[in-house]
Amino acid sequence: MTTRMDEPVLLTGASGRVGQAILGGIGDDYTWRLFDREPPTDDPDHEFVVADITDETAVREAASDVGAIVHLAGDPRPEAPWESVLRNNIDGTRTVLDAALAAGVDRVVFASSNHAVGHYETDRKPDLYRSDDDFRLDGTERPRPGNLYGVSKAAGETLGRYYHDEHGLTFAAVRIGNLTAGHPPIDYERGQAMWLSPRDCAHLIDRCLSADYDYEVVYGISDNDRKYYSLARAKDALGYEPRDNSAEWDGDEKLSGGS
Ligand SMILES: NC(=O)C1=CN([C@@H]2O[C@H](COP(=O)(O)OP(=O)(O)OC[C@H]3O[C@@H](n4cnc5c(N)ncnc54)[C@H](O)[C@@H]3O)[C@@H](O)[C@H]2O)C=CC1
Ligand SMILES: O=C1O[C@H](COP(=O)(O)O)[C@@H](O)[C@H](O)[C@H]1O
Repeated sequence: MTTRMDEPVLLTGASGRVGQAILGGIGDDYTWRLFDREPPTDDPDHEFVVADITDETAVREAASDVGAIVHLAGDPRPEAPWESVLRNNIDGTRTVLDAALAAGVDRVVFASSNHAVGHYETDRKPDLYRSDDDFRLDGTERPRPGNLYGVSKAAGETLGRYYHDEHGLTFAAVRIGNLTAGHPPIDYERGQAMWLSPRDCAHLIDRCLSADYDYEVVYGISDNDRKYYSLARAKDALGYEPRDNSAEWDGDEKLSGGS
């Protein structure tokens, strides 16, 4: 086992699609403390805390002796109602950042989303989904959420900015495209453009845990022929080297996100 950090990494939302992709790729490279409100279905390979991300005491205890936090837990539905994103996503992220501060944890990696910038697509689709279109978002643009879920992700990025500027926390927000079993669908141009393969996802999170940076907002997609998110910042600041491309995906379920 290659442990690149002396202390464990707290992974919230560990049982979901993204969490499983991370563990599938770099599960052996760190000591993990998994955190999810749903109990594991099988015997977990790592320490597992069953609790809700809005439970401040539980989150503080879980963060007490870790070296970094990868924060995925939240309501991932683009159509999620305000009550849910306010509680699970916005206040959940503040709870995680407060816990990091209280425990002296230096680094938080946050699962942001393409939906934080969804309205940049509005006037440009479907052209921007095509490989001959050179429009790119690079992470320096202001958020333009496409829904309340996207608002909650933009709020998470802003919370991270505040905790960085006010308290010196190292923070990376990864605007994840789409990591879903069965993706990228061949006939869905947008899905092709924003595909993130599980192994590229694990590698990108590894870079977020290992690289030297202060505050970053990067896009989390594979090196797809179709793309409207720039990978430049993830490559330059974090050393991201994606290996997959939706145009070359052959339907391999392992690459696409599992069964
Ligand atoms: N899968 C994707 O394509 C994308 C995912 N994301 C973000 O990545 C993160 C993970 O998403 P997925 O793995 O796809 O979702 P998922 O629904 O597969 O997994 C989310 C996990 O978080 C847990 N969870 C949810 N609310 C919780 C709470 N209040 N307390 C504790 N645990 C809670 C769930 O039990 C679940 O295991 C989310 O924040 C989502 O918004 C962002 C962009 C794209
Ligand atoms: O943030 C997210 O984005 C993905 C992709 O969005 P979609 O509009 O193409 O479905 C979504 O599948 C995922 O649930 C969500 O968390």
